[in-house]
Amino acid sequence: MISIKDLQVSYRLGTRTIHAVDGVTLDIPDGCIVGIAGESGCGKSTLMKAIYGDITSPMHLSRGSITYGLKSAKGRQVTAQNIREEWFKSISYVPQSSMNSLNPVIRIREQFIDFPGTDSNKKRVLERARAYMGKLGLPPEAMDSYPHQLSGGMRQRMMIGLATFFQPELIIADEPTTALDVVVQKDILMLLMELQEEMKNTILVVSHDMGVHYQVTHKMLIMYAGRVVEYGDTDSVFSDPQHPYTKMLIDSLPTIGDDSMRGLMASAAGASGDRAYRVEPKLHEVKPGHFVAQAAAAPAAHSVGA
Ligand SMILES: Nc1ncnc2c1ncn2[C@@H]1O[C@H](COP(=O)(O)OP(=O)(O)OP(=O)(O)O)[C@@H](O)[C@H]1O
Repeated sequence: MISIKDLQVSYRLGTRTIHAVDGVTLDIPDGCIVGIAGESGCGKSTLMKAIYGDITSPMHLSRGSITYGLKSAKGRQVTAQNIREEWFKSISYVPQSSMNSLNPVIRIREQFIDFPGTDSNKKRVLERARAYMGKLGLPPEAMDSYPHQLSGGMRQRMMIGLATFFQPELIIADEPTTALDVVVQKDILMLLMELQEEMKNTILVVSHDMGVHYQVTHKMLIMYAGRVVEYGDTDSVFSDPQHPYTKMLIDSLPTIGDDSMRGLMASAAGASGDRAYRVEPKLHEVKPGHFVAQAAAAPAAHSVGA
């Protein structure tokens, strides 16, 4: 389990400081897919980077803590201090536009061998990697290609392969399907779901597409202006959204008989339009496992601080 307590992550810009994540308290259980949605700039990537331990200037952790219920292969407790040593071992990150992160002038097999965590027996690593990539639906020769020789979908599959090769307990996928066509998007998401079912690890998926969240995730985290407005089981959040912002995101999805297709790719980007919400950092449990920010809590709710 990952336990986040009163987390504030900020960017220093000259004399100005932006609190991109502001007072987030959250428990993420093991073995589930958690979807993160919210409009552009609400702090999703910043929260993901903080969880991944990728905190570099001008970003800094100004308050709060993250504890990881993760152990390294050697049985050492993973902490915010040593997490970098676990990158691509017990924790992986598939960044935005990750399919463009492959070095264009180096064959994929070489990039794989140089990957952090691969053992020194290159032949053995390559054999295992080829077998694994085959399992992910990539032809054997894909490993011998240069990135530009593969389609966007194949490159993204390759990135997901690299991120999952060591069976990390936690995978963070920041908009893993952006820039892919709808059919390939579906394939990639299905792949992530299958891998999660097999590995029983935790996957955090950032997406603007509420349809993706509905199909893929077990839990939903809705963010607004650096804060969590709602968090709970996906079924509960979609069937009984509590916060007006969550309601509006879900309303943008098409319903049966809605032929306008307005929400087919329901985008959370800028979805709040002219409306602005004031979100309190404290969450209330409105029903078991379903939390909502104070301003929109039902009167009978009891405060648990998430
Ligand atoms: N390197 C940076 N320097 C300064 N400010 C930043 C930096 N990265 C992000 N921010 C600011 O932090 C806030 C949150 O950004 P973040 O990228 O986390 O949002 P996001 O929800 O992931 O957005 P998107 O959906 O567009 O990726 C925004 O106001 C953004 O401008």
